[in-house]
Amino acid sequence: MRTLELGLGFSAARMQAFYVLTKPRVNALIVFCAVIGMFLAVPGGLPPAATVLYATLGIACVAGAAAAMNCLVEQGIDARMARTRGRPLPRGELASLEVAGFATVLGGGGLAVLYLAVNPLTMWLTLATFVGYAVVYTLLLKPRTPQNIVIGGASGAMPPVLGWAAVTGEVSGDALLLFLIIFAWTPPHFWALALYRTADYTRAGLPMLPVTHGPEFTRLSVLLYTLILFGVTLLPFATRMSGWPYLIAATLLGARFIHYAWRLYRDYSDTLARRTFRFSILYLSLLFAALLVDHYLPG
Ligand code: HEM
Ligand SMILES: CC(C)=CCC/C(C)=C/CC/C(C)=C/COP(=O)(O)OP(=O)(O)O
Repeated sequence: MRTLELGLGFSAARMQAFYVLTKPRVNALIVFCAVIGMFLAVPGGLPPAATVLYATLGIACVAGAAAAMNCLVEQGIDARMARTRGRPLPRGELASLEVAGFATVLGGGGLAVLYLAVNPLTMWLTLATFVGYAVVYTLLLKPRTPQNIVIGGASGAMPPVLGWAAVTGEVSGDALLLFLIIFAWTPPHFWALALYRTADYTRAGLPMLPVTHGPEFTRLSVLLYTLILFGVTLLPFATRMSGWPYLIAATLLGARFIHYAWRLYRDYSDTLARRTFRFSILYLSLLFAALLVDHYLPG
């Protein structure tokens, strides 16, 4: 295919490479959870459209910048793993300096939108989330401890809190419940993948749980965190933040996730681990969709 040269070194292929750096599929779900936080923050009504628009744009830009920074810092590691060696930096499609510039402009722009068009609290919380992922998780925890994703998961769990803060200007107990759900979800989400990608992580020298503690302990950990997750997902109903429709959805989805985790524990295969990982994404998407639907159902 002929690339469209636009001058200044921009081409369709390079634009595509910058887009890939922002990990668009992961961030689509992150932004989805933030948007749901915005809607849940308003009892029985709709949040202002301009706030939703600007907050979504700002959070998406900062999340994209965080992903690009992660790709920049980890280009050496990414080159050693089969799953990530096709990324733009290891392939030499982009230079480090360009990526640093891209992340700075994207992240700075996102923060400016949040500060000017949403509110300062949301900007500061989003900045803290960026630092949590790009610095604390990527630089400090990931190369050091198998608890990296448990602690680092705190920044991945922030989006609904950011959405809530954008609309209300504060962080409430309900927003913290949404945080807890993603926080408890992250370990089974990631360790399911790490189980069938252990060779990658060993080669890259990263101390992920299956590398340091073996597959059996990791499978047990997936099962235990999935049970904790199930308990946590009951809290919105217990606190009357959500009603019966949510409870039914959370129970059905939770039962399915526990079933996956149980089978993974008892009768492991890479195929099952891959399916469990894929299900974890569907699970979180549907659970948050259920929170939203429940919020607007009459009664
Ligand atoms: C520290 C926390 C997390 C870790 C370590 C983690 C790890 C991963 C990894 C390694 C992948 C595979 C990516 C790839 O192959 O390109 C992945 C995929 C994914 N993650 Fe996570 N994740 C975390 C948090 C989250 C959060 C908070 C969300 C959303 C709320 C999320 C949503 C997704 C989605 C949607 C995918 C699938 C991407 C695709 O289909 O290409 N993750 N995650
Ligand atoms: C709103 C905002 C600033 C959000 C930032 C937080 C954020 C982007 C969390 C996503 C978590 C994520 C992409 C983990 C991938 O793990 P990894 O980096 O270990 O995966 P990899 O091996 O694929 O690079």
